[in-house]
Amino acid sequence: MSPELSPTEWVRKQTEQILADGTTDGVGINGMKVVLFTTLGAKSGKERYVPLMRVEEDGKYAMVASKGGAPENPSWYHNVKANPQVTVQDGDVVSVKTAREISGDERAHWWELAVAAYPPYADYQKNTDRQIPVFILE
Ligand SMILES: C[C@H](OP(=O)(O)OC[C@@H](O)[C@@H](O)[C@@H](O)Cn1c2nc(=O)[nH]c(=O)c-2cc2ccc(O)cc21)C(=O)N[C@@H](CCC(=O)N[C@@H](CCC(=O)O)C(=O)O)C(=O)O
Repeated sequence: MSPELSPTEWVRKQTEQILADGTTDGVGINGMKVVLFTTLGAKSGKERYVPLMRVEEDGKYAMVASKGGAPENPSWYHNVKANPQVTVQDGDVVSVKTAREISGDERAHWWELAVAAYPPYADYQKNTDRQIPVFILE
C-alpha cells in the first residue's frame, strides 16, 4: 500500500514529480529546496506524503508546521505527535528519523535556520498568533 498523496492539487503534483524523478532535486518553491516526509495518520493509520521546505543542519531536519500561517496546525502535526517515526527523502537519499517537538532556545536556533532557508516563514508567523510548531528529526 503506497502512502496517500495530498488532497491539495499543487502539493500532490510536486509529490508526484518527486516520486517520478526519484529525487526532490527537481522540485522547489522559488528555487528553495523541498524535502519529502512520510507521516503515519494519527486516526487513519494511513501513511501520508508531506513535502515541506528543506531545513537541515548536521544531518538533522526540521518540520515546520506553518501551513501558510493558517490559524490551525496542519493535520500532519497531529500525525507526527502521535507517530514520531518519520521517513525523510532529501534528494534521492531516504532515511527514517524520530521527530520531537522543540521549544525555547533550541526552537529559536532552528527557527533562525528555517527563516534563512525559507524567508516567508517569518511572514506566516506574523499572520497568526498560533506559535508555529517546529519538530526536529534525528
Ligand atoms: C490538506 C491536508 O494537509 P495537512 O496535513 O493539513 O498539511 C497541509 C500542508 O502543511 C501540507 O500540504 C504541506 O505538504 C504543504 N507544504 C508545506 N506545509 C507546511 O506546513 N510547511 C512547509 O514548509 C511546507 C512546504 C511545502 C513545500 C512543497 C509542497 O508541495 C508543500 C509544502 C491533508 O493532507 N489532509 C488529508 C489528511 C489529513 C490527515 O493527515 N489526517 C490524519 C488525522 C489527523 C488528525 O489527527 O487530526 C489521519 O490520517 O489520521 C485529508 O484531509 O484527507
